[in-house]
Amino acid sequence: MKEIDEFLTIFKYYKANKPKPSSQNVITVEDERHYDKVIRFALKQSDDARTQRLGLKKMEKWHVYTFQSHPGLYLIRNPFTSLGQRYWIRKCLEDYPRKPNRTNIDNEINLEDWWQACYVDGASDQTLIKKLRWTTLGYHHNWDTKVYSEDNQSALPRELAELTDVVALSLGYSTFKPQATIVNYYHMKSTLSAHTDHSEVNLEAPLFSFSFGQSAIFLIGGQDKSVTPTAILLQSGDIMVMSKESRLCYHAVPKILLASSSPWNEEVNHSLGEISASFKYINQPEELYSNMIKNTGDEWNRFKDYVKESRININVRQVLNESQNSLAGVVFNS
Ligand SMILES: O=C(O)CCC(=O)C(=O)O
Ligand SMILES: [Fe+2]
Repeated sequence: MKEIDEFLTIFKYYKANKPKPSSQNVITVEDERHYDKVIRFALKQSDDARTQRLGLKKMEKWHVYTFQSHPGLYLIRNPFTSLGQRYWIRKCLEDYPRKPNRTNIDNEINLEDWWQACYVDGASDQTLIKKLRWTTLGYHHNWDTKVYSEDNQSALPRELAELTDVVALSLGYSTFKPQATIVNYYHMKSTLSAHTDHSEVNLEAPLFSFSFGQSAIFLIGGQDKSVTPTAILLQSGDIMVMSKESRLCYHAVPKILLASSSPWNEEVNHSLGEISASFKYINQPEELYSNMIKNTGDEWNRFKDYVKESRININVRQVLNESQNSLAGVVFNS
């Protein structure tokens, strides 16, 4: 007997505009109506000297949640400062889509620098701006074969590796190694259909997913599509971590919603944090701070315009097993 695709039923429900779907069953972690579905989680450490330099608040201010229906799934509810959000949004637009990283646009046009090409003589090319749907960094995700390969990779940005390391350690994942990243760019009508992320050799390592800009309804179900998925609201600054039993669950984004607030546009107050912090990946931590504080006034305007009607998701994965240094000789299951 063919199993019923419960996932698709719920996906279509939230994707539809008419009738407008109810938000009653969409879990908003801080909403007390959902207190029976959500559990507060105590972090494994009190702070990390690197937090403020990376645009994060001190860990004592973080709110971390787990989900009754999904062991291994964590949501860190916006631990970023306003300037921190701006820093990461800008990285995703100005730096990460640059060559040698890959983007969906490469199949159509050969662009060294997408963001620069979007603004010629001060005018914006809205068609080109809207064209970018993904960028891959580190080991490049191959969208057709779903197989990573040793000769298909670019460097993983050091600041992104550092950020993920801080988050991983806060949850007790001390051996996590960031090796592949997909940045997804969504506009108000974009969706991402049901899938599992199973291309990595190491499926035990958690997956870290950062959201910025407009909000999303995120669906997470079970290891097959017969399981009715749970709907969770992801807002700007939220970090979702898929680990253990949740790592291989079907998930999707059926809907982008206008954010109820714009934390990236809030009052700017950001302190440098501990000067003595030692970094694992970054060689020049001073640059982090100068790049963080420059995102005000005119410098910030183009990025601010972009996120007014877009959502950016960065997801970071470990590809290799603990004992591996490369993919040489690795046979994939497909
Ligand atoms: O946009 C999201 O929140 C999810 C993205 C995702 O699942 C993926 O890139 O594999
Ligand atoms: Fe995914």
